[in-house]
Amino acid sequence: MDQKDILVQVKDLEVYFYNNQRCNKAVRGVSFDICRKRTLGVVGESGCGKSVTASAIMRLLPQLARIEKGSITYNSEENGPIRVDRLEANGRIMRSLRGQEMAMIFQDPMTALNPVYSIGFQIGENLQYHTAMNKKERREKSVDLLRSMGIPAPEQRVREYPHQFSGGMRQRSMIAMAMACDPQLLIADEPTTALDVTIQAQIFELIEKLKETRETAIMLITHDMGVVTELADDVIVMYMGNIVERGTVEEVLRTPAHPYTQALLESIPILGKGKNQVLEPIKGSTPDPFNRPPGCQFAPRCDYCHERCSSMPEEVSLGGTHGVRCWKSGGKPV
Ligand SMILES: Nc1ncnc2c1ncn2[C@@H]1O[C@H](COP(=O)(O)OP(=O)(O)OP(=O)(O)O)[C@@H](O)[C@H]1O
Repeated sequence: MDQKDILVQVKDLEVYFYNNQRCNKAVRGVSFDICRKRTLGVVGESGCGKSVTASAIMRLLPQLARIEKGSITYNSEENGPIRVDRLEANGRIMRSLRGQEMAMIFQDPMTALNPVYSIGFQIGENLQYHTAMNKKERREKSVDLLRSMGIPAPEQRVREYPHQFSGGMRQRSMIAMAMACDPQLLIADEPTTALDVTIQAQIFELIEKLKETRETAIMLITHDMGVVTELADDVIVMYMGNIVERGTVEEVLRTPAHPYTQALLESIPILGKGKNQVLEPIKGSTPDPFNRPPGCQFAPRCDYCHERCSSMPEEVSLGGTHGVRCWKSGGKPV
């Protein structure tokens, strides 16, 4: 991958939550790239740090969170590289990037849509902030966006309010809002969790189309390895704040190396294997983030756990872009 293909570069990012003098190291030194025109799947169980990592990229972290170490560099086509780290948090730059160059869609569209404004007004607001379009042009663009997201009768729908839309249409409207200024990066945080399967498939199709037609880079956050298989080009597997495995989807699916990735894959049905296939849930549960085991965080649940797992190994390369942090795969001391 060429340097010019990298849109976002996350380096050694550590994000901590401070609460009642206790510290939750939610993201623990993660590094990865999001490449132009590719979908990066971020997969892992609830609480592993997927959303916090995404919020750090958008610089929309909750109040108790702090970027403790590391940096995020956004390679803007218009403004060149923009680096965000603990010391450098230029609100003005981030405000101009959000919406215009990077946008995010959430699990529950109602958290992002304002119930008292029409859908058209909310899409138009983004255009008003970032473009010189007049009111008529903004209305026309909002109608076009709704149409391109597959919303029927967009001329009428644009005047309606979120409560008049179904769940799937709200999610489509949120994608329309996010795509209003043609951002280069779309972060989709579990965008279909609240939707039924047929609507889920339609939303995924829409996201896929965005990558192809608008060349958007997509960071797709999910706890579902099946979704990653369907949609992503590259994948990072997170567990308790660490990236434990990474690679192209093909590399990771063909030869999953980390016991956690293997367990995730064993817990999803495989097409063509027949209805008698046995799905293995991952035994145990994630540790208390305020009282973590030393070393590899997966060790207490791992069948291959060994004395050396009380320290965390460095990532080892398995060829190509495939990397893993596990002693079993030849991990080296950090
Ligand atoms: N607003 C917050 N205040 C305190 N701790 C938080 C907050 N948001 C997240 N955390 C903590 O940060 C860690 C990572 O959470 P995060 O939301 O990134 O997980 P996730 O992988 O996205 O999970 P989910 O799939 O459930 O959204 C967790 O230990 C969580 O408890």
